[in-house]
Amino acid sequence: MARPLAASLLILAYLLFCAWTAWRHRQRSLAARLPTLADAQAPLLIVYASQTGQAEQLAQHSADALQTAGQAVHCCSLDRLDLPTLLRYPRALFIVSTTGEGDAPDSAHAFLRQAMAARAELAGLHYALLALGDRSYAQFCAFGRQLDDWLRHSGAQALFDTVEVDKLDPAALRHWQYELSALAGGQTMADWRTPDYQRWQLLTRRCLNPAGCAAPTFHLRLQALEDGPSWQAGDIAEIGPRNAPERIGAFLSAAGLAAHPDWQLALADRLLPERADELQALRRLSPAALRDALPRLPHREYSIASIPASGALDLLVRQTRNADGRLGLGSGWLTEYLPEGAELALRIRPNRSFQLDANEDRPLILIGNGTGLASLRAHLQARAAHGQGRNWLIFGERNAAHDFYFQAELQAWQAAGQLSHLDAVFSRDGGSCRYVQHVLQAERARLLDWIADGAAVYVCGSAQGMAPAVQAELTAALGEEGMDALLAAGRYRRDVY
Ligand SMILES: Cc1cc2nc3c(=O)[nH]c(=O)nc-3n(C[C@H](O)[C@H](O)[C@H](O)COP(=O)(O)O)c2cc1C
Repeated sequence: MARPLAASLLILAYLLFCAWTAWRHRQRSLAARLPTLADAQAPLLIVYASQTGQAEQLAQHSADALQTAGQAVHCCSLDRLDLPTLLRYPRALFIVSTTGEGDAPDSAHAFLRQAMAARAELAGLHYALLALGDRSYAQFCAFGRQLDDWLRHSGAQALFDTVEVDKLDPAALRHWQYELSALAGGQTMADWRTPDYQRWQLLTRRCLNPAGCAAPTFHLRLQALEDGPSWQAGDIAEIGPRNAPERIGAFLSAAGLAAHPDWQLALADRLLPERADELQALRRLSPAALRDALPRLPHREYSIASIPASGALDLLVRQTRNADGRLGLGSGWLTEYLPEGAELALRIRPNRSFQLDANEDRPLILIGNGTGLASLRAHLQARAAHGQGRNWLIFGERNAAHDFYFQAELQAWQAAGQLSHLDAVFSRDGGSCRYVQHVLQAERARLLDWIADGAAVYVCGSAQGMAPAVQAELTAALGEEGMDALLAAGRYRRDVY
């Protein structure tokens, strides 16, 4: 009796062991195939493909900046990467150049041949891409674009739109850095290269939704105090923010220094709490030496909401608050502390991928939510100035009663034939059509008509939620091939954040 029992127990133990091994194997392969964003502590992979060293150097800068912000990173050249390794990371940044006549750098060839030869299974990978190139070559950023295509078609999700860099353009690199700081949870990162700001003045500031449930949103009008700066619809204003007085006061009292105008001035545009560990050393410095010792605050970016012919540079700024309740660095400065009539530092960044083509006669479908309306309004002003009235605006916000920014102006354009269709939808007012993508769904026949007529689609606003939902709806209407064709013809443009 004892021997059959022992044998049965042995068999049972063996079966249990087999089941456990199979379960472990499945868990491991699932973990390898399905990386998740949930673990923010997971190291971020930075991959570079460089021919003459610039992409490699920028990869190193990016790695240093993210590490300083507390984000663990692993950095490697593309020739050290294979598909199984890539699959182990939930997030990856690619920094790649183009060489020859639209060719990939040598270090990319093995990956091109082995991994990129076919569509891969990359659902679950979130990526961002910095493509280096030179517009004087016929195939600008060709390898970056090829890599982006492959990642997208393999199901990987872009964390933000690809940043294409012409001849190491400092503005494009600052934009990349701006995106990195958002990726690191909005950590303050000093600019690698400080912009050459120009002197501007705040003319007026008006809250557009004083009683609404959305965060206060302001219309600011600015004017240049020096000659020169001009811009096109679609461009970005980079603002050199300053510290709020309360922030300086808190820092000075923590440092054991009496609040003094000289110190206030020295610290106005410099980094503060992040350097708290250096308080002891800073206490011995004079205001001027302190100013030199601290890096500048990073810039903040806002879409420009007007064209130069309107007589002012308009911004639409939503006031944001950090988790601790303090006002956001840039929006707090612009919406609360900067007095009307005061001076500010501003630089214009041409945003070529969101500008209109010169004298573009084609119909335009403009889609945006919240402050994304800013650059769409600039486009509408430019179109009105050129007498081009085939425009369709789809705008989304929370409440019609409070958040229909520029309502009178938009309706006047519509009445004057400058805006063929104005679809404003509001998510908190009930009804079935609550978000911009619902309009695309409800108006699919019109969408297809406009696209067949050569319309271009411009999308501006939230990168989370709105932009992917709009893209999904466009893809449902046009099919994957239709979307690829729209993209290739430069008729699908996005400026999402
Ligand atoms: C020989 C040569 C060929 C290039 N060909 C292209 C090209 O076809 N398209 C492009 O956008 N840039 C081209 N570039 C520009 C590079 O992509 C750009 O200078 C980049 O910053 C170089 O980065 P790297 O040092 O990491 O390779 C070329 C540069 C060189 C030196």
